[in-house]
Amino acid sequence: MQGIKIDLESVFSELNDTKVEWRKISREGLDLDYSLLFSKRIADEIMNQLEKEVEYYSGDLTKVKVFGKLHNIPRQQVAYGDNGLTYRFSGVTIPAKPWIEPLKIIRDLIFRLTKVEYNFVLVNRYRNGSDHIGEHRDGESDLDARAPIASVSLGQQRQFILKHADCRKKRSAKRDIPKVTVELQHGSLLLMNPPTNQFWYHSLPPRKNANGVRINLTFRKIV
Ligand SMILES: O=C(O)CCC(=O)C(=O)O
Ligand SMILES: [Fe+2]
Repeated sequence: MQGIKIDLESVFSELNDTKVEWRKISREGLDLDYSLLFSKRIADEIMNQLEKEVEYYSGDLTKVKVFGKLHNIPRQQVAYGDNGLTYRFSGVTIPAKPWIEPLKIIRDLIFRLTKVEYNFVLVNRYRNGSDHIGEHRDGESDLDARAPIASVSLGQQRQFILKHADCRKKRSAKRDIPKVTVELQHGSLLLMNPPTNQFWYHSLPPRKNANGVRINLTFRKIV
């Protein structure tokens, strides 16, 4: 079948700002905005196009360093961004590839909603329900602390779990702050606003019964 090209104008016209409905999720030190931004039709088109055009890292860039040892990451990953940008993640430095059209389109659309000029996007691809990302905060030192991280989800719906730094581990919990679970739907946008990343850890745990492919894009502003 001939691939469907995403037409920027048609995406924008379906998304005149007044129609975007946000759900605010707030807790102590946590501030999220969630929206089911794309219709199924548009989300399917974006997903198809990303599946064709995104080229994931191979070799050493598929590994992370944990306590000095390299491990395979349990998902596929690649970064795109402005010329020369790199991003440090779990002991490896990730060079950004030059922007490709579908990622530029989404970047520009999110700019219209947030007025943030994102210069970098990390693409994570979860091949099945076993692929996951462990509890972490996003590397504050390289990131503009005032800009939200904008997370676009496509494909298999998965649970995104946030835990406050004071009660990550049950045994050593200093306080009793319930975790927050967000269902990340196909075509959704989640804004993680400051100071969320300072106080809350997030993860996407394995889900054996959610076995389809999922692509996540986290747009970031690197300084
Ligand atoms: O896949 C997701 O929804 C989250 C990815 C993430 O947390 C990250 O790349 O830092
Ligand atoms: Fe993250």
